[in-house]
Amino acid sequence: MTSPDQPALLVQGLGLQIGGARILEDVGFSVATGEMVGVIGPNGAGKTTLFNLISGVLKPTEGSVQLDGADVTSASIHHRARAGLGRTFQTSSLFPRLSVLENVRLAAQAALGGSLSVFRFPSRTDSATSVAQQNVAEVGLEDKLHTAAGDLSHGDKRKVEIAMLLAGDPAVILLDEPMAGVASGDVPGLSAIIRRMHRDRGCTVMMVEHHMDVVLGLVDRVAVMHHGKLLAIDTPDAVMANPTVQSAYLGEPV
Ligand SMILES: Nc1ncnc2c1ncn2[C@@H]1O[C@H](COP(=O)(O)OP(=O)(O)OP(=O)(O)O)[C@@H](O)[C@H]1O
Repeated sequence: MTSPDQPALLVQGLGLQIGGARILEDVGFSVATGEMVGVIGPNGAGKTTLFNLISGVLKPTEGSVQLDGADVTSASIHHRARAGLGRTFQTSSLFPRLSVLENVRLAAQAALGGSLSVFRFPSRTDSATSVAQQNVAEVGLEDKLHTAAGDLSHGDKRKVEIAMLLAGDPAVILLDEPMAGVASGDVPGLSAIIRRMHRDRGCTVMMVEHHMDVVLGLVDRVAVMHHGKLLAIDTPDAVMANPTVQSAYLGEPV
C-alpha cells in the first residue's frame, strides 16, 4: 500500500564501476509521486547511465533503487516494467515500415500480456487496438494513424515513442532526451504533450534533456550530473543560482 510520504523513486548510494573506470559515484535522491524532475549535465556526465541503472539495463556495483518502496536493484527490466516503470531511449525504437497505429498496438499488446497473445486471445487484439488509438490521440497524431513510422518527422517519431510508452500505463516514466533531433519548431508542441501527459495522468517523470529552456520550463526540480556525480538537485531557480553548478557545469554565472 502506498503511503503519502513514500517516494515513487528512491535512489541511494548508486555507483557503477566498469573495469578501472568509475562511471557513476554515490548518486542519491528521491522523487515524489507526481513530481517531474529534469536531469541535466554535460556530455558524458552519466545521465543515460543513471537511467540504465534505474531501468535495469545495467546493474549497479553499489547502492540501491526502490520503486514505490520496493527494492528493485536486482530486478530484471521486465519486472521493473511490471512494477510501473517505463522509459524511452535516446535513439528511435520504432518499426519504420509499420504504421503509427501498428507500432503503438504492438506496445499495447505486450502490455496486455505478451505480443503472441494475439494468436491465443483474439479479443485482446481489439483491446490493444483501442488502447493504441487512445494513446495515439493523446499525443495528437490521430491524423497520422496509418502513416508508416519511417515517414514521420523526428518530432512525430518522438510522439509515437511516448504513445508506445503510455500503452503500458507506467506510473514512473524516464524520458531520455525526448527532444533529441527534433526540429526547433516542433519542440514547443512536444513539450506541451509531455506537460499534458504528466498533468492528466498524474505520473512521476524524470527527463534527461539538453534543451535547458524546455527543462527549466517543465520540471519541479532539476538534478545536475557532473563527472558521474550528482552535483545538485533543487528547483530550477535554486539550481541556476547555485555557484557550484555555475562553475562546474555552466562554466560561468548565468
Ligand atoms: N559500458 C560502458 N563502458 C565504459 N564506459 C562507459 C560505458 N557506458 C558509459 N560509459 C562512459 O560513462 C560516461 C557516462 O556516459 P553516459 O552515456 O551516461 O553520459 P551522458 O551524460 O548520458 O552523456 P550524453 O549527454 O552524451 O548522452 C561516459 O564517459 C561514457 O563514455
